[in-house]
Amino acid sequence: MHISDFSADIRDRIQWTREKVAKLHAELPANQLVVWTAGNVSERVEGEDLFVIKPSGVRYDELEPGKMVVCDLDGNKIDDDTSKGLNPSSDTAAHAYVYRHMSEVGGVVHTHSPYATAFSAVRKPIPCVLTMIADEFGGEIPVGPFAIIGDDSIGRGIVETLKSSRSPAVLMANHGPFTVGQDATAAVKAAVMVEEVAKTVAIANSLGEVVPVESEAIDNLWERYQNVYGQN
Ligand SMILES: O=C(CO)[C@@H](O)[C@H](O)COP(=O)(O)O
Repeated sequence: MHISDFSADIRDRIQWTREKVAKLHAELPANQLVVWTAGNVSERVEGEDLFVIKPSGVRYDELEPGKMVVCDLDGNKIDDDTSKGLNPSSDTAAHAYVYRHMSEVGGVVHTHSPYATAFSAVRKPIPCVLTMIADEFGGEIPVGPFAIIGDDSIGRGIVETLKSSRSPAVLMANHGPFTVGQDATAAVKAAVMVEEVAKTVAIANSLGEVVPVESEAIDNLWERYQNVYGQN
């Protein structure tokens, strides 16, 4: 299907999503979550079986809306008016798998942020030892299985792990963090937060034995942060 076959309303939603996803990519280097072309952000096109993701291996300062690739939920690039040679991210199949199996997810992010990725390298979850971890992640941040890049193995590992957790972040073994959210902004926020808490916990580990937050307190903190914190 060519992009011009969609109604004007859907084309508008695709365009807004492209603009948003392009802009959000700038948050990854700005928050020191990626180097060079590592990492990726995607977002569902609201109400459609489509999502927008960055092209593979393109420098962050070149990621303008017109270069954002539009894919169906099988991870196939549609005829989206980008050049034929502009391939979607190498993690497209993983993002597509998440969208197919987690209907509540509207955004997915992957980074190689150094502290979170260090936990991936040693395959250790980030324990819930800070109120910030309870707030955002609702418990420990889990480790997912080792999975090869390119097919839906990573997606299966993300979904398997996150289905049994409140965490919007999973540390894929020997790879790095993948985060999800109701939209791409929420997934980017989770990517920023996972790096921040990974750094603090790594420092804490060098000072002594970390102390877990009690499970009742974790529930209270999570409930408050998810439902009361901020502006309504
Ligand atoms: O983890 C990997 C590859 O090792 C990727 O996530 C890269 O970090 C970004 O790839 P593209 O999105 O540019 O294809």
